[in-house]
Amino acid sequence: MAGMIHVAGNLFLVGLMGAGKTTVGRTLARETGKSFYDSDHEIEARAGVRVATIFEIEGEPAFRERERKTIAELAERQNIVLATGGGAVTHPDTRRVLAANGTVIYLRASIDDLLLRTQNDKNRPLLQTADPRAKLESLFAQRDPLYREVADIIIDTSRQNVHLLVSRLLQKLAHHSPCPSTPLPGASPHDHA
Ligand SMILES: Nc1ncnc2c1ncn2[C@@H]1O[C@H](COP(=O)(O)OP(=O)(O)OP(=O)(O)O)[C@@H](O)[C@H]1O
Ligand SMILES: O=C(O)C1=C[C@@H](O)[C@@H](O)[C@H](O)C1
Ligand SMILES: [Mg+2]
Repeated sequence: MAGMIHVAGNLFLVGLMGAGKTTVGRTLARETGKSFYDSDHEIEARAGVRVATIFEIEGEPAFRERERKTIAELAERQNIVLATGGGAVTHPDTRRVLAANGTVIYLRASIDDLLLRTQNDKNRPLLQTADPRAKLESLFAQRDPLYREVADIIIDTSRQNVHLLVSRLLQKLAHHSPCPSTPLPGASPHDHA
């Protein structure tokens, strides 16, 4: 396709609910010619019900287990963009799988923006509470260190339309050289220079 931008490998998007993982992920996939997946949508397709229903019937721990398995399978594919669920990084196995199989991008946004972007959508069970702002603040406090731990690239999404954001992201990706985290046994230091 004309004008397609070459970026090597898998791209994994992490961040809180409303950060834009699904929206940005779709555009990023289109512009890089990669296949797009969304772990929440994949879990829903496999279960045949919405995420909110899985939370209601099976509870959050069972959802997390479905999420862990789904992401482990998706991450084995080649040349994909994967939007992960907002809580996926809470599982240490998932953090390892993401770090080992692609470039991880943390989409960061202010609590005000996250609130605005999630307020009309009822399919986020964790935000169906009397005080969604307090919930987002506590999730941010718990998860910001985990998103940072796993991220290769951190990008602020506040007050940016999705197209501008994706162009900035593509620039950052062009400057980011994917580098295996562990050298192969016996490799000389120059092999990874
Ligand atoms: N940079 C942005 N500027 C303005 N609006 C945005 C931006 N990114 C996303 N949005 C809007 O915010 C809403 C939530 O975005 P999206 O569903 O992509 O978030 P998400 O990170 O996938 O959330 P979840 O973890 O709940 O799946 C959507 O309506 C989307 O159009
Ligand atoms: O932040 C979270 O814990 C969640 C985010 C969504 O993507 C869904 O995976 C689900 O609503 C839970
Ligand atoms: Mg999403």
